[in-house]
Amino acid sequence: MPGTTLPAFPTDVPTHPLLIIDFELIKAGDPVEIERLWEAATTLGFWYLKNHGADKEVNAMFDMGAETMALPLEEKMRFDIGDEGQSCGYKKAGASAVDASGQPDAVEFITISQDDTFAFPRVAHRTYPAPTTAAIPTAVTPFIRKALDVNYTVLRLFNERLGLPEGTLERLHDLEEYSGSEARAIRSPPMPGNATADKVTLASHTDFGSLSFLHNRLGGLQVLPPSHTEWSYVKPLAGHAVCNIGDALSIFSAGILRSNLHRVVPPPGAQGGYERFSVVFFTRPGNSQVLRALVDHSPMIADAVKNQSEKNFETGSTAAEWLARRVKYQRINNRKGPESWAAGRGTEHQPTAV
Ligand SMILES: O=C(O)CCC(=O)C(=O)O
Ligand SMILES: [Fe+2]
Repeated sequence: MPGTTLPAFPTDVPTHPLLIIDFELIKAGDPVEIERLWEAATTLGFWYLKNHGADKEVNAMFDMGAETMALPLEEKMRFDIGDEGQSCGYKKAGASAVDASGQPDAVEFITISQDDTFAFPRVAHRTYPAPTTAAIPTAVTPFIRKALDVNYTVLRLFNERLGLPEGTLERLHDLEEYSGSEARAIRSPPMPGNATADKVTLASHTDFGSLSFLHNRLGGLQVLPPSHTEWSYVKPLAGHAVCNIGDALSIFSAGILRSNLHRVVPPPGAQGGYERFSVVFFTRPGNSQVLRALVDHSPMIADAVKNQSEKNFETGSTAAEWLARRVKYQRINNRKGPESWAAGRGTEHQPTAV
């Protein structure tokens, strides 16, 4: 929305403070900053990231999202993700449930596979609407390159802190292997007036992969911090990414790295009168990698498994299967009853969390 001044995030709603991590310091190997990142990753699993150097690329992704979403629905639906668990392509608002009762969501997505951007102009998995395809070389690939710099820097640090042999996490996320890694733009329509935090626009979930690099301009993202019963907003900070850990990295580390529940509700206060866009990149493991705690490679992870005997860190599922299952059973078209919702859940599965 070039030229539009958005209202400020209100001061009278509950927010959760995230640690602000400085990517410049992380890259320089600053031990204090690395310790703060580890603290954020092992307590909430969410942090702000400043000095990530991706502002220009992020803005271009917001523009790509706005241009693509402005197409007629019929045109966008030619690139629909379908009901079989594919994640890349177009997802219309209302196609997924936000809870076990099958209430529909209110967000539309355009999701571009990392593999398609690397292969471009060849097609690795699928084609996209014209404004998205046109933006692959100019916006999507440059954004992904920046996101990879951030995410692989973080993966290498976690590898070291978890006591894993050098290169273990990088091999599980080998860029030579096809994966569910993808860039996405998300839109929800203005929801003024009666917009309340009770209307969930994007279901409560943990992320499906390893690391997410998210950019918000308006509020609406909420987290349910550990041992809290109330959701809190994550206030958007200009120029700061919101980074978080997903299920795959949490399972690899036997829960040492936290994959925390979050959801999206209409932007609070006067912000509710505006359409909401967000931009995100998800790093996910290579498709064939099995999601299980890396007990054979790290005494720290082996101990974490021993100390949580009630938990199962052997999913028996590859990263590709985990992603497809989670996408598929959220779809309203696949819904048979509350058990469909349960079938799509991840590490967060707690029947009371909505
Ligand atoms: O739009 C947002 O702020 C959050 C999106 C999100 O959680 C996701 O796409 O996984
Ligand atoms: Fe998410």
